[in-house]
Amino acid sequence: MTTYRSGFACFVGRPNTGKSTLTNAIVGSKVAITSSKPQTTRHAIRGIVQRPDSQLIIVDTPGLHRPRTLLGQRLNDVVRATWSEVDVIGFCVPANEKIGPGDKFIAAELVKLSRHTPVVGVVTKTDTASKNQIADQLMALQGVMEFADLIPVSAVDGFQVDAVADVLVSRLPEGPQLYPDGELTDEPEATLIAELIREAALEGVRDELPHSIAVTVEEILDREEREDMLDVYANLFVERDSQKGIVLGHKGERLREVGASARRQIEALLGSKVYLHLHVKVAKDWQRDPKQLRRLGF
Ligand SMILES: Nc1nc2c(ncn2[C@@H]2O[C@H](COP(=O)(O)OP(=O)(O)OP(=O)(O)O)[C@@H](O)[C@H]2O)c(=O)[nH]1
Repeated sequence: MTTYRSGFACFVGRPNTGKSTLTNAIVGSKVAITSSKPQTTRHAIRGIVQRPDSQLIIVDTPGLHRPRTLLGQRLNDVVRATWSEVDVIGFCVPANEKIGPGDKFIAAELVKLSRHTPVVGVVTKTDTASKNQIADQLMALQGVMEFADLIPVSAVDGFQVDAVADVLVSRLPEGPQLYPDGELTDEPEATLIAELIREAALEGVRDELPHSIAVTVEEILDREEREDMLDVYANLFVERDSQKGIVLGHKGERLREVGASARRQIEALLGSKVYLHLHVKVAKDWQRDPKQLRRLGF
């Protein structure tokens, strides 16, 4: 009889090392938010990999970084809290970038944890490097700390995606299924919806407002006269009046496009027609104000 294993895993690494993309590839459904710019994953969103002999729950964390604002400090606290709660950690380093001080900064934290929690070295984005470069990167990574396992993967061309899941599962404790069948994420719907709107709003203006947008979902209501329609009320917060103009666009055209794009994704998520009521508000310097941060869910 095979033993059933269940538990939690997370991927850590510098921003932009492919953690969210790998999580999505393993889970096979879009639950975490990916972006070409760093530090967009603000919530520990879990994807669940359900297999006959195991249940692997992946917690996606933001990248650890040197904090400059209160939000930065909070993000690092979230990262550390997550690390100490999981059963196995995947440390992601891309195949096409030299291992640098940022990676070593993270490795120093992981060494402390590795006495209790197995750490797997993951060389990501192998599609961007030659076989030799990948081999060199695996060697270099091995020099940084001692790993429970070491594995190369590409989330883009699918190379070894299942193998990464196998390795993580092999490090989980024996235990029963923790979540019921068919459940992909235990994040409240409102959080996922807020992330989808935020992602749509950042599309095309990431360089101008990378960290200045926050989204709250105020209400999700069934429409009385129509069973197949939900009304979603959301607020999009920017830090300054000047940013409001960027988000709105000429005569509000940009905001309408953002709303349409987010609505399509929310409809796919909820399996229902959605009317999205999206309002732009200015919350002055919300990243630096503890009260505002709490209100915005940080
Ligand atoms: N070529 C290639 N690109 C990848 C791969 N995985 C991720 N990327 C790209 O790398 C960038 C960063 O990927 P993310 O998954 O957002 O990285 P992350 O580590 O979660 O980033 P943060 O949320 O900022 O910590 C995106 O532009 C991805 O498309 C891969 O396997 N191959």
